[in-house]
Amino acid sequence: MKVGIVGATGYGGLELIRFLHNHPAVDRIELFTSSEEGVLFSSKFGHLVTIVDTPLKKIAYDALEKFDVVFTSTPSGVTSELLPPLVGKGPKLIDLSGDFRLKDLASYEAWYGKKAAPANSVQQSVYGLTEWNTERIRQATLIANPGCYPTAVLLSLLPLIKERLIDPSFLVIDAKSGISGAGNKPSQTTHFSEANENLSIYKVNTHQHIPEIEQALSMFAHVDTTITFNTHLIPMTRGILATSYASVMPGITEAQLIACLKTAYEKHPFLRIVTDANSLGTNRVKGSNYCDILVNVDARTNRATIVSVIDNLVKGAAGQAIQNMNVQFDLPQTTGLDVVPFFI
Ligand SMILES: NC(=O)C1=CN([C@@H]2O[C@H](COP(=O)(O)OP(=O)(O)OC[C@H]3O[C@@H](n4cnc5c(N)ncnc54)[C@H](OP(=O)(O)O)[C@@H]3O)[C@@H](O)[C@H]2O)C=CC1
Ligand SMILES: CC(=O)N[C@@H](CCC(=O)OP(=O)(O)O)C(=O)O
Repeated sequence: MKVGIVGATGYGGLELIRFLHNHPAVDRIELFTSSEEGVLFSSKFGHLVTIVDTPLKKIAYDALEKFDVVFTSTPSGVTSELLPPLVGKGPKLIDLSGDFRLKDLASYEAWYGKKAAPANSVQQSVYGLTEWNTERIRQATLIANPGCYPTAVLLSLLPLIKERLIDPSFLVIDAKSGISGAGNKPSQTTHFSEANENLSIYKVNTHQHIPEIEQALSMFAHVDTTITFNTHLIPMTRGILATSYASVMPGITEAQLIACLKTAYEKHPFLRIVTDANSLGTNRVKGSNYCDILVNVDARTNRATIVSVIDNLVKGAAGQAIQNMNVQFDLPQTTGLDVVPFFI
C-alpha cells in the first residue's frame, strides 16, 4: 500500500510515520510539506536518519492522486480547501483536522472562526470514531478523524448514554491535556517557563470540541443535549484525562454501569475497562492506541464519575487514523498498532 502524509513535520505526522513504518501492509510512505520542499526529512528529525531518507515533497494534486491512502495532519482551515478536489479521485482520505467533522457548516464557522469546507464534501465525510462507526468507515472515501478530547469523552460516555443508564441532560466534563495537543508551533501558553509547574484552564466554555461531542451524542446515542465541557493544560507532553459527571438513572447501580461498558467493548481490543483507580493514568496508555475507562458511583449523590485516558497523539490522532485505514482495507484493527504503552 502506498501512503502519502501531508503535514508530516507536525506531531500528528511524526506519529503517523512512527506507526506506519512498522505497518505490514504499507510498503511506501511519501511526505509532503507546505513550507520545506526538498528538505531531507532526516535532516530535520535526526532520530529518523536510518528510517526515512526521502526529501519532503511539494503538495500537488497529481502526486496525491496516486496514493492508496492520504493522511492530512494540518491545522484547521487547510484541508477544507485541499481535499474536496481529491474526493472520489482514488485515494482514501483520512483527515486529522477538524475541517470535516461538523455537519453543520455554520457551526464549524462559528466555533473554528474559519470558512467551512464545501457542503457536499462535508456530507460525504464519515466521522472516524472507529468503535462506533465501523461499517460506514469501511465504505468511506473521506474520513473526518475525531478530535482528541471527543475521542476520550465519547468512548466513555456513549455506551452509558445509549443504554440510558445515566442522565444526558446535565453532563459536566472536565478534561486535561498534555502540551503536545497544541501542536508543534510554540505559543505563550505552551512556552516551557509558563506551562511548567502550572495548571491552567483555557477556551473556557468555548472549546471547538463542544459541538463535536454534542453532534456525536446525537449521532450514536440519539440524544440531543448541551454539555458543559472545559479543558485544562497540564505540564506534561502527552496524554488526556477526561472526567465526566452525570446523574445515574433511578435504580441503576455501579455494577450495571461497569457491565454496560464491558459489554459494549468486549470485542474492541483498544478499549479497556479499569476497576481499580490505581491502575488508571495517562502513563498506562502513553504511546499506545488504548483508551482506558473507569466508572464509579457516589452513593451519597447518586452521581457517576466517569474517567477516560488516551494518548492524544495516538488514539486521539494518528493511531485512530491508522485504525480507520485498517478498517477501510479489511485488515485487523490492531495491524501496525499492537504496541505496549510506555508506562514510565
Ligand atoms: N496534537 C494533537 O494531539 C492532535 C491534533 N489534532 C489535529 O491534527 C492536526 C495536526 O495537528 P498537529 O500535528 O498537532 O499540528 P502541528 O502544528 O504539530 O503540525 C501541523 C503541520 O501542518 C503543516 N502545515 C501548516 N500550515 C499548513 C498549510 N497552510 N498547508 C499545508 N500544511 C500546513 C506543517 O508542516 P509544513 O510546514 O511542513 O507544511 C505542520 O508541521 C490539527 O488540525 C490538529 O488540530 C487532532 C487530534 C489530536
Ligand atoms: C492542548 C491543546 O491545545 N489541545 C488542542 C487540541 C485540539 C485539536 O487538536 O484541534 P482540533 O481537534 O479541533 O483539530 C485544543 O484544545 O485546541
